[in-house]
Amino acid sequence: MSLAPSLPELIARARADLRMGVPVVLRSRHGDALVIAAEGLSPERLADMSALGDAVLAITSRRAATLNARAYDGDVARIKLPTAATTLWVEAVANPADDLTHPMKGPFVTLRDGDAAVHRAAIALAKSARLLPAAVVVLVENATDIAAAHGLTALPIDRAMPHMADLAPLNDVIHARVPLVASNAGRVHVFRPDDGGEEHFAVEIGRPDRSKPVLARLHSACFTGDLFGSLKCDCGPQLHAALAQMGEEGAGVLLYLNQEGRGIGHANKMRAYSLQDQGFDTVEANHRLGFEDDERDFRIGAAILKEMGFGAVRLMTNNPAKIARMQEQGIDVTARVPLKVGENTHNTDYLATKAKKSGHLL
Ligand SMILES: Nc1nc2c(ncn2[C@@H]2O[C@H](COP(=O)(O)OP(=O)(O)OP(=O)(O)O)[C@@H](O)[C@H]2O)c(=O)[nH]1
Ligand SMILES: [Zn+2]
Repeated sequence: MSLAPSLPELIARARADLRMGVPVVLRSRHGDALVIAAEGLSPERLADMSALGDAVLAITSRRAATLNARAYDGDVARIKLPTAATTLWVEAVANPADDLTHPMKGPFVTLRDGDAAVHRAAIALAKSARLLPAAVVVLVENATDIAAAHGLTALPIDRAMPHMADLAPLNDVIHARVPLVASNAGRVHVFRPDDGGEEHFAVEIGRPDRSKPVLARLHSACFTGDLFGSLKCDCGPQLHAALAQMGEEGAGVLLYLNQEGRGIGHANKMRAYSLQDQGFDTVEANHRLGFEDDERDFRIGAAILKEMGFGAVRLMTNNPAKIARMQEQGIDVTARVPLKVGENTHNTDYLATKAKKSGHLL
């Protein structure tokens, strides 16, 4: 029978449940757990979860470093919930918004024994749901009964996590002609991943010759810069300058990758902006939230280029990491085309930090 959800479909379901604040059951060979995202946790659900066993807050080692909490599990730390912990406590550990005004006192009791596989999976799911990377985890014996009794999604993580690490196949759903300011000969393609993740777009200008390196731009979505004209970054001007240059040359391809905020999502990018108003730079803000500097998966961009028949590109970028990621994925970057536009008084520090910490070329 093919009616039951496949593993990638179960992952998508678990991700959606966590985003809604619904708990999921994660099963592993080391034991099973009930898991709920820290973000949006209700007092009732925290109480019901805590009644089933000792609750732990799983956070990333990046967030743990800010809190001066020990992380014994490499990239993950398991913090024991104090008996009287409320949702406000969980929120304060997971979310750095009030770190400066109400510093968390600790000391935090971090678990060292036992296995952290379900905790790591919980954080990976929270990240892919574009939530704060933190989840409340309670190890349980009777996971199957709990899932059945409450209609919860149960995910076997030993088999599911490799799927999460794999790049989901991308389907070219539809493409249609869209005349653009930059070129009358515009064509927009919609790519939909098999895993229920966000759709990505490709804007093809003219009819680029597939046997030659194509002028290409991998643009990461930035709703503030692309749509609202935010001056905090250079994304909007870069988007329009790239399309304009492709229009002038009569051919090119711009991928519009839905990797908002370097892959951390809309809400988390706004949280990062709020931290930047407290004096942290773009990289420090990501770390305080518990993210790496850059959480984007550039395999998506490479896969779309290949799907469209492009094997070699003249890449419009100032980011050497993007060039390296493309080469690793078998896309030949024959030239880098600098894209230096949109500098203003509000983004000079942002651009300087990217040059200093992320190796962007000036
Ligand atoms: N997390 C986070 N993301 C940001 C911030 N400012 C912009 N972004 C996101 O960063 C992405 C653009 O990344 P950039 O580093 O400017 O550009 P790049 O694409 O790596 O490099 P270029 O090809 O040279 O433009 C978009 O997804 C933006 O939403 C910020 O302060 N924090
Ligand atoms: Zn931007």
